Amino acid sequence: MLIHSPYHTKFVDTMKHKEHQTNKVLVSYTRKVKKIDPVGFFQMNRSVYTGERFFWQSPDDPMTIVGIGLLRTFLNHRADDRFSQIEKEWRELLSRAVIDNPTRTEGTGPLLFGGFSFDPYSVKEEMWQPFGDTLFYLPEYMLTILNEDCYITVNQFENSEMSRSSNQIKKMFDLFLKNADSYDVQAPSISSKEELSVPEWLTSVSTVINKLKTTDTVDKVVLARKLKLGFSQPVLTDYVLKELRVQQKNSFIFLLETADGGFIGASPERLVQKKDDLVLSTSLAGSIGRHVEPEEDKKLGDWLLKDEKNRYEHALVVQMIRRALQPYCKELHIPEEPILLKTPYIQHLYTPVSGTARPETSIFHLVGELHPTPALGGVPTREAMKMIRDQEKMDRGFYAAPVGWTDYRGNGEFIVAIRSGLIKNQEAFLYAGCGLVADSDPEEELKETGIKFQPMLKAMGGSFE
Ligand SMILES: C=C(O[C@H]1C=CC=C(C(=O)O)[C@@H]1O)C(=O)O
Ligand SMILES: [Mg+2]
Repeated sequence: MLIHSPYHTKFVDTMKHKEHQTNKVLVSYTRKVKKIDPVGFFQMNRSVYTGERFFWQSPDDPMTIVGIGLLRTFLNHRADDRFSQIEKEWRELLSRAVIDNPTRTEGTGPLLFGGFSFDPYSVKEEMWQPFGDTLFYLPEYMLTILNEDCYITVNQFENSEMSRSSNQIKKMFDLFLKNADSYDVQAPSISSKEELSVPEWLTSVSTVINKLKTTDTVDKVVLARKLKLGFSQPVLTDYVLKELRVQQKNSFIFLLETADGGFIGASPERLVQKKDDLVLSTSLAGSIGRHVEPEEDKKLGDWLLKDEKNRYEHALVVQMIRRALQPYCKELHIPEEPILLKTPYIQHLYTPVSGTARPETSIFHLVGELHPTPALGGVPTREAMKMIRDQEKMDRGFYAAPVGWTDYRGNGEFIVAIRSGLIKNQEAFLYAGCGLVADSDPEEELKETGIKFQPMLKAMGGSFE
């Protein structure tokens, strides 16, 4: 593992402290337990664990995973082979692990949660430094909820005070579970809201559209922009998380904490799910707003389903996912026509993709093949990424990048981290992008990205006019 740390935060110190334990044997103990409130679990011993937590919830609540305490952090900067690198480190650790998990449930036992930067070749902004290009957490304590069933996993490195006996670990978590009640935290109060360089962004959008119109080297480019919020006090991730869970039920809710905040969002877009050899992916691209009147809302959706520009924007994503997955799947099922996926502020063209993976295909490998899809990057990928680097004039960090989890059995799920923001003390940076094709109109795209800021803004107590 590689740590470059020009920044001396508590977070990095914590990681170094844990680092000497890398050669030790991982001991993991999982049991089914009585029902536990996931937010209560997340908030347990908050003064100790803030900055060392993660939260994951897939839509409609069938799967929730909450981790507190960092047993080990996997942090990497600028690795060309970052997807295979993390897999190698993970497998090495697991090859020496002692795992006591009588359940067959995915998402239990030793598990990594984290993600990757959007573009390891972008110029890093200071605020994204602690994330590197790969950041994964192995938690000390983890709650998994699948349907109504709850499981607790405790991970420790074997040391002189602790034997491999599961009794001892069990005692630890019995003690730990005594006070798993959620409590309310203070709502953040927004003191400033600044859309960063809108005129400059519109110029970039026009430049890209012009290029799309006049050359045949590039067909689609996704450009994003940033909104900066200031608050009168440090923002508590607990609050934003609770709001997103209530407001964005059709989306994947994720939070990866750091010492001074965290990366959080509610993404409707799965990149890949792997359960045994079943693979799911999603093409989600092409957008229109919502209307309060059901009839008008339906009209908007019907328009979107027929609109040529949006259908093209969408079709390029389907095409790329098909090409990326075909070599790794025995079967691949992709419907001919997209359907609509509606979240509270926006509706999208949506094509679900399913397949059966060939043996030896790992989830990290699939993530590496799929990222970035043209819902976040463009077509062809290389040219689009170059244009994003030249025209966007910001570092996306983990925005629009793969974020998710994998368990020790190789199951897992990654989303593309859109509708997201980085919380850093009394500031938050929200991100939103749009797929540009030759027929795009800059003002319409500005409006579309405005809508895409809404879920995070609303969860932070604001709105977008
Ligand atoms: C890049 C984003 O959305 C993508 C996902 C769905 C629809 C999109 C669109 O219609 O442009 C984008 O490709 C974002 O929300 O920041
Ligand atoms: Mg669009």
